[in-house]
Amino acid sequence: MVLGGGTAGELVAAGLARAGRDVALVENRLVGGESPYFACVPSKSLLLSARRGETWEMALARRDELTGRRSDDPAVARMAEAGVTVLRGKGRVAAPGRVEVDGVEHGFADLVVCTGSEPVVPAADGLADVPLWTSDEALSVPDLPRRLVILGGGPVGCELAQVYAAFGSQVAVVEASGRLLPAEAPFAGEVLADELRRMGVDLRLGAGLGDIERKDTGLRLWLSDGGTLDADRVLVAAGRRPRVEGLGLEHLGVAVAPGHGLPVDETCRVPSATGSVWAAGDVTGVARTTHAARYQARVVLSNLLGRRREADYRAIPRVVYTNPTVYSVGISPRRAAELGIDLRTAGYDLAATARAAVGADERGRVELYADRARGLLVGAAAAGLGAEEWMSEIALAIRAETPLSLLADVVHAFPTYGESVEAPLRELAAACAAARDESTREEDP
Ligand SMILES: Cc1cc2nc3c(=O)[nH]c(=O)nc-3n(C[C@H](O)[C@H](O)[C@H](O)COP(=O)(O)OP(=O)(O)OC[C@H]3O[C@@H](n4cnc5c(N)ncnc54)[C@H](O)[C@@H]3O)c2cc1C
Ligand SMILES: NC(=O)c1ccc[n+]([C@@H]2O[C@H](COP(=O)([O-])OP(=O)(O)OC[C@H]3O[C@@H](n4cnc5c(N)ncnc54)[C@H](O)[C@@H]3O)[C@@H](O)[C@H]2O)c1
Repeated sequence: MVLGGGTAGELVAAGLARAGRDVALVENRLVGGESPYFACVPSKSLLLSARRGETWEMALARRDELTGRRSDDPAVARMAEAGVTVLRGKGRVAAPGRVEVDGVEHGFADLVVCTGSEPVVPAADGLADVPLWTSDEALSVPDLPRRLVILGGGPVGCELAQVYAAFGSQVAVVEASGRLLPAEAPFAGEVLADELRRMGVDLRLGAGLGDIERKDTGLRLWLSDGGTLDADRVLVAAGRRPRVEGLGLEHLGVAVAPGHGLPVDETCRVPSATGSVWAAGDVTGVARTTHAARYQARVVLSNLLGRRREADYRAIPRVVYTNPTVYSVGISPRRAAELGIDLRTAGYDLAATARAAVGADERGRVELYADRARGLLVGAAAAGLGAEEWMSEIALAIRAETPLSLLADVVHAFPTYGESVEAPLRELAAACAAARDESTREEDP
């Protein structure tokens, strides 16, 4: 029994059915989940249309074509072809071994929870009384608001600010932290802030929403820093939380904490008092991207088919597909500080590459982070055109724990942005070798 038919649920269900298992997939909205209809696909489509300079009408036509006009018929057909029984409706565990879908009970031996996540709406005065957009509406309706205020400057807020500003909306972003993308390396948010400001986006950093009021002329927002903003539409992009409530998991002795992911071990199994319970995707709160959902789904699939597999999250990329792209992988400086890891950082401005000169685009920077104690690359961030592609080798290096001396010996084609990692890798390799020599001398005087 797979609860939730998004990216993770579809992959687990189809894989098990193809292996000859008897599989039911419960879905209460669209088979396929968020990514193809309301998240990754429409947002990347609109960002590309903006980059190409298309009109809003052309961009909408392209978006709606790529999302299949939000019809899940092809996805349902794929499930049928794989041999999966699709049960339409909201599912919840009624008792050990029993799931109820809209009043009808079905039995199960193994349960895989893939119920995804939902947007968080901040508690602010007046917010409950005004019509709000979440990313779902922003990426599926045809409206182009004249004045749009976006609450939150994380990946969703930044991507959508760029989309709407590019097509002519007057956009303001209200971000509670002092910078955009606060979870990532500080320079990344700064590069993006420069670009959004250049496009005319009004950035209100370090400010929260105090109050909101309806006026004849639209909405008036009062911010915690004393500022005000007028808007025709407010888009909430203040984070998402795992969808764990109302699933009846307490019947299986699963510890559910609202706002937190379902706990999973390294095999993606959920500790429970009774039965075989597994989880994959946003509901685990581990990585919250489509590729991570797919990865965890493959781990569950393998374990359910009797081949033990453990997930390794050290090098899952986190990409914001703005122009320029912001790419992060592994440990961020903020996370390193939380974990008490002493990082050695080496960076390079893309402006110093020949590629930037020939492409007439000098924006961006790359930073690589090595764990001083282990002498290994553990994280990286880049802001730059195409970084989602040319930074992949760094993800591999982190995951494979490739020695810095070897990485520093890799040759990149000229002229590419990829060359930008060479100087920082040499710097880190030399520094880590020197630190190793130093500690060897101390141990062996
Ligand atoms: C605006 C936006 C842009 C994004 N862009 C990217 C991107 O470019 N790249 C990327 O990697 N990630 C991106 N993401 C993240 C990505 O969309 C998610 O990580 C991914 O969709 C998670 O897949 P999932 O299977 O865990 O959940 P979902 O796709 O949300 O699927 C969960 C499914 O479970 C169903 N469900 C829930 N509860 C029940 C129930 N009780 N009964 C029956 N069905 C139920 C839901 O209807 C839903 O269909 C983006 C997210 C947003 C919001
Ligand atoms: N390209 C991608 O892979 C991609 C794109 C978009 C989203 N996603 C996924 O979707 C998830 C959700 O993204 P998100 O950007 O909504 O969440 P987020 O948690 O990453 O960012 C939310 C931002 O809103 C701010 N915030 C919270 N409350 C606020 C308030 N009241 N006023 C002002 N600011 C406030 C936070 O400080 C934070 O910077 C992410 O974790 C990400 O993994 C992925």
